[in-house]
Amino acid sequence: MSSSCWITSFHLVPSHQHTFRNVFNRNRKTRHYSHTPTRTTLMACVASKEDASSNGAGLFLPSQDSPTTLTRFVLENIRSSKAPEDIVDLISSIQFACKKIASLVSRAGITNLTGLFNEGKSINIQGEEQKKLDILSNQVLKNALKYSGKMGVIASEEEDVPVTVDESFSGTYVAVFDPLDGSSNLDAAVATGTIFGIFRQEVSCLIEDMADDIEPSQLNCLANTLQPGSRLLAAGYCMYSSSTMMVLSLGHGTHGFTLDPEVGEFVLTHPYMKIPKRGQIYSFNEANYHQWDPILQEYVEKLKTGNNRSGKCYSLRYIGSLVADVHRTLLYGGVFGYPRDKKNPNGKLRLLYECAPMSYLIEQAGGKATNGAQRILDIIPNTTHERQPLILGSEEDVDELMQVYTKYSSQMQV
Ligand SMILES: O=P(O)(O)OC[C@H]1O[C@](O)(COP(=O)(O)O)[C@@H](O)[C@@H]1O
Repeated sequence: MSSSCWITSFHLVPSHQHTFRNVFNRNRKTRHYSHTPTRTTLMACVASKEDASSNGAGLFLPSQDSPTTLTRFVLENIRSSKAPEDIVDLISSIQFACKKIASLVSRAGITNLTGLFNEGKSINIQGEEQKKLDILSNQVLKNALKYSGKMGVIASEEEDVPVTVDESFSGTYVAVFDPLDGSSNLDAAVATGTIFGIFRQEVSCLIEDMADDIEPSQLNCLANTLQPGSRLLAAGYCMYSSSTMMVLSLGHGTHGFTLDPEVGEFVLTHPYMKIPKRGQIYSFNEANYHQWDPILQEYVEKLKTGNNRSGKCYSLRYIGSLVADVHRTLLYGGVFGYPRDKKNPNGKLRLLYECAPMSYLIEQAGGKATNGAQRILDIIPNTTHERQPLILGSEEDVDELMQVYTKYSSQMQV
């Protein structure tokens, strides 16, 4: 094969012929192939390059050989002092737990891990029947965080009250999490996820003026978990779906990592995710339509009819798993919401470990998140399992809804 089949730069992964085609087209000026290159052509190319380079070391495939793993990403952030040193241990323990939960979820049907825990007799503080995997994923995350040696307090959807990590392992960070969000969809193999947030422990161990019936340590835990989302050091979710994805922010943008099952590592695939300024998808549980404020009904009607600022008719997408609905909104734009309604006057989603971490990620990606009156990240929780209405998504979509709400509330005051 003559030297003319040189190509300046490319990713050469046999199954990614289309990648070759893109690179090939881009470099058309360097070569004038007229048909889709076959694997043989590619390997012939490689062979000739190797001979030419006569170093015998073979072609260096940059993207394959030095992928940016999640750990490397976190270490680089620490090196460039964009994150505190301890964050690497915290994120390492969380990524280990998520890999474990991903495997438990993907094999749930085979390992009899579908269905309710304790025949449905186990109810969490929110009155929800706990699934077997709610309990298991909660334990997996708690253990992983405990052994990071950095954790002081843990608050979970599946724990009635925040818990301290025992002395020998305790540190100065607070983790809040929903170990398996959307678990009501699990048995139908619909996407689920883990949501987490990391705060620094703010108050010292004992509080002087203790309330009579609360243990000092409990009061301390409580105080440390009731922090506004604006104080998050890191937040993220791991989605268990057709691929397992971790989306994370350490306060410098939102980044997506895909779990490569071949090497068992989260690899950076979506650096600096930016939510589109405006989308064309709305995502609400419309079964609650008749329970909504008339203002929201009017807004959604306008999205459907195209009688909105974009003049476009929106599509409806609703999976009923917060992680999956937010992930799609982050990538495609538009607006997702679980608003207040007559049934749920404070909405359904929990501020501390659902609304706040998701709002942090959306804002870091250029979007907005509100409860209809206030920026979610400014709200100071009163209780660990407090619920808040949540509307998040593309800046222009959330702005348009906020203007409708403001107009409405000013009319109500007249
Ligand atoms: O079925 P509904 O009322 O639309 O609620 C769906 C919402 O409830 C949730 O399933 C609640 O989460 P949990 O499964 O963690 O309790 C969210 O994932 C989802 O956004």
